[in-house]
Amino acid sequence: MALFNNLTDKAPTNSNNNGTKKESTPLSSCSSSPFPSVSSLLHGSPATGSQQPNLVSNYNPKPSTTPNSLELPPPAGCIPMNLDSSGNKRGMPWQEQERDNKHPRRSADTITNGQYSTWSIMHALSVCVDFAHQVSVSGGQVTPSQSTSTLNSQHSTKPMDYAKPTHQPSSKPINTSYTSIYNDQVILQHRQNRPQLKLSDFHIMRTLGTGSFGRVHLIQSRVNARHYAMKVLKKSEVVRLKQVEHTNNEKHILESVGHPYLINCWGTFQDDSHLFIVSDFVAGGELFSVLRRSHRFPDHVAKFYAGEVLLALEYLHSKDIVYRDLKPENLLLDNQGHIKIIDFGFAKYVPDITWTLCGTPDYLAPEVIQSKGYGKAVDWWSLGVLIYEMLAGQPPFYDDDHLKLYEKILAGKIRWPTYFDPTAISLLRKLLTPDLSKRYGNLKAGSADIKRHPWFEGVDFNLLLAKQIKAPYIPNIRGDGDASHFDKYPETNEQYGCTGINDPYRDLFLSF
Ligand SMILES: Nc1ncnc2c1ncn2[C@@H]1O[C@H](COP(=O)(O)OP(=O)(O)OP(=O)(O)O)[C@@H](O)[C@H]1O
Repeated sequence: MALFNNLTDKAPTNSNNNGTKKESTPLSSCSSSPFPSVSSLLHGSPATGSQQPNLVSNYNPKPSTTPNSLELPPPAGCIPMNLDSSGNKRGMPWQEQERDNKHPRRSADTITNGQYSTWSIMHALSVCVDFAHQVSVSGGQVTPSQSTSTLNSQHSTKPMDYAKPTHQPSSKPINTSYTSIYNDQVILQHRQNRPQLKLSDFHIMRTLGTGSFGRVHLIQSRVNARHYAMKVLKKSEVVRLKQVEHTNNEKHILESVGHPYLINCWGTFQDDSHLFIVSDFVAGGELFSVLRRSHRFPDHVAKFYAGEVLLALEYLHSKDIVYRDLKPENLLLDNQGHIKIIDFGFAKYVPDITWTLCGTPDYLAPEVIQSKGYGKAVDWWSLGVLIYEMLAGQPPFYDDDHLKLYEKILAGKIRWPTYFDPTAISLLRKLLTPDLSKRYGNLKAGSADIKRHPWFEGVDFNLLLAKQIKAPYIPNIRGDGDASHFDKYPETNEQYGCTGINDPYRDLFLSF
């Protein structure tokens, strides 16, 4: 229970002025269940007073007093948001951009048994949603964009070289059979020959991040001196939070995938109290941090990241894996600025449909909220939310109150900023549709519909897959193990490595 006690470091930079974590409640301070009862969702929890229902995490709209919110320089490769495509000033410069505390880092959560179905709560609230109507109201003002930057845009001065029209729009048919353009067998075979890792192989260093279910450390190998990331999950918390199946899923899926834009897992092991997952250390930090600092991305920058995410989702879906937790917090940038998707805690092998209500509220597809059976299409909805958030700086649906947020998602009314490119709006309408028979990615042509949409015109997905397209922002990494792109977190003096004492949960995690 001391996972988050005995703090030895300063408060995390993502804390509010009370020093409390904004995005999630530390596990050690949770009461018996992290999930609200139906009545607390409806009426507010007597124990928490005026707090918002905390199905997953709360937005904290308080202004930042974060001491170092301005410390990091603007990402070298992104266009400062105060400049338009001609270099004219149009707003706050990077350096003056406060961290956006209206949209702090979000945590994911799950309700495994469906008993707190939000849809039933919606019914209890007499919120009736007419889906035929939704589609017709999901409009809004569409004004031709002032900023028409695309991959072929004029944003070609350094460091946006990747935006130069070096690649002609592909006239080749887009390959929908993922296995024919990418073969992961070499990686997977190589992985089978790896030696079993153990805790003593590593020197444990600072915390890189914390989540709902664990903590991630920077570690250094005593064998080859290289740095890695190690996710540590406390077994008793995993059990208490009913994440046993999800945690085993995470391990198995991480071990069964190999893709340029997915985190590479090196192995797992356990002691009496903890589970450990060792993966590559991805040094460039979270896309979330870059996005909040830049407020929003130009069209072509969003397109680059969206394209890489699309390729990763396409790969996962080709293996019948649904990811279920897409958000900028789970997208790290490698040394070259390319995406790595992390956190497979909710990824699941789903050849057909599944039912678990889980994910991150802003990114939940309507069919998840409704407790309908759902499938891979939820990831395409989330891609739509991600693209919107990258372009607008905020998700299409948000509310501090999660019930209201879910109402908004179900109502489907989206505001389209005037600076959105019309082709972006067109694609987003096709992703953010509750109608599964119309949602792009979920139709007969699969992800090819998204790839050949005009918003992606000019993107050669084969070059993108081969990492042949230069990233818009290349993080400044000062050597292996440089963790300066990550916020500081309070450290723990939790003891790792105890074995042979008492482990009531070993049978639950036999594969670790
Ligand atoms: N391989 C990695 N390299 C560098 N940092 C990492 C790595 N994996 C995770 N992190 C950092 O640790 C944080 C938490 O990791 P992760 O999302 O896997 O934990 P979690 O407990 O599942 O979180 P959540 O509550 O969002 O589900 C990440 O947001 C990221 O900042």
